[in-house]
Amino acid sequence: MYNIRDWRHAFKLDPNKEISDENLEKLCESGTDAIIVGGTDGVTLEKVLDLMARVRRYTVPCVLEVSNIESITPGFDFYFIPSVLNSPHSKWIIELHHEAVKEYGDIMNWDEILVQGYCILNEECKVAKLTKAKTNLTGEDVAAYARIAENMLHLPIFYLEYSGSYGDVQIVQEAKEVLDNTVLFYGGGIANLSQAKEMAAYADVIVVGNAIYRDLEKALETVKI
Ligand SMILES: CC(C)=CCC/C(C)=C/CC/C(C)=C/CC/C(C)=C/CC/C(C)=C/CC/C(C)=C/CC/C(C)=C/COP(=O)(O)OP(=O)(O)O
Ligand SMILES: O=P(O)(O)OC[C@@H](O)CO
Ligand SMILES: [Mg+2]
Repeated sequence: MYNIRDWRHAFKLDPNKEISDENLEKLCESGTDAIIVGGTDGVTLEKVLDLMARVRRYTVPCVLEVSNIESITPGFDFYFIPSVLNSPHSKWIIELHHEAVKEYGDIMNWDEILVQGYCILNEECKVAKLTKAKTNLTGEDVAAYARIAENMLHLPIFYLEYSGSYGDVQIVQEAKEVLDNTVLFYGGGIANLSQAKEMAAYADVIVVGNAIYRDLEKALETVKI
């Protein structure tokens, strides 16, 4: 499954959180379409390398969602690059990216790099605070960001991020309705199969993060969407 258009489900592992070998095996062998390695804070090269090496024991595609330049390393199948469309600060939209491409441009394999247009909607989450994202958005606002992602920026991924809280299904539906080519990712607060199914009715790919660390067995059930 090396084409994101074929994906329906991904687990997001936070390098800043502990996971046992036994639990990691369950996740990697669960039937999920990908393991995404990413988090907002405490993401170091050492922790990313450790998690990558452990996930690499399995055949599941392994993606680094880049959150800082210092922790980028070769060895992943894909690199997801967030650009926070609803941040008022160019740093999180384009500037860090410019810095990184200046450093790595000569060795970058663009076929492995997929830019994600992020729209962050939970004002309490760490990434909203970090990027000062404007989270007070209507469905119409979100659909406009989705249209920009697809038709103006031609991004492969539009990511509705409710990290830490379960989102508004109506908003996910409104975003999906305006997208034809860009793949819609939804992440946030999915803790069980029924929530996974509800979001997967509109999102192309659902991402399950925190539930892994709270109730692994319930998190594993979400692959059955
Ligand atoms: C050497 C080598 C192999 C090079 C490969 C080439 C390569 C991949 C080059 C990279 C090029 C590039 C353009 C990099 C971008 C650099 C960069 C730092 C961009 C900024 C990204 C960004 C906007 C970060 C902000 C934070 C963010 C959006 C993180 C995404 C993950 C996320 C939202 C996690 C959720 O947070 P979490 O910690 O789980 O929150 P909770 O604790 O509340 O759950
Ligand atoms: O951790 P949760 O709330 O599941 O969110 C998943 C992912 O969207 C976080 O970036
Ligand atoms: Mg998390």
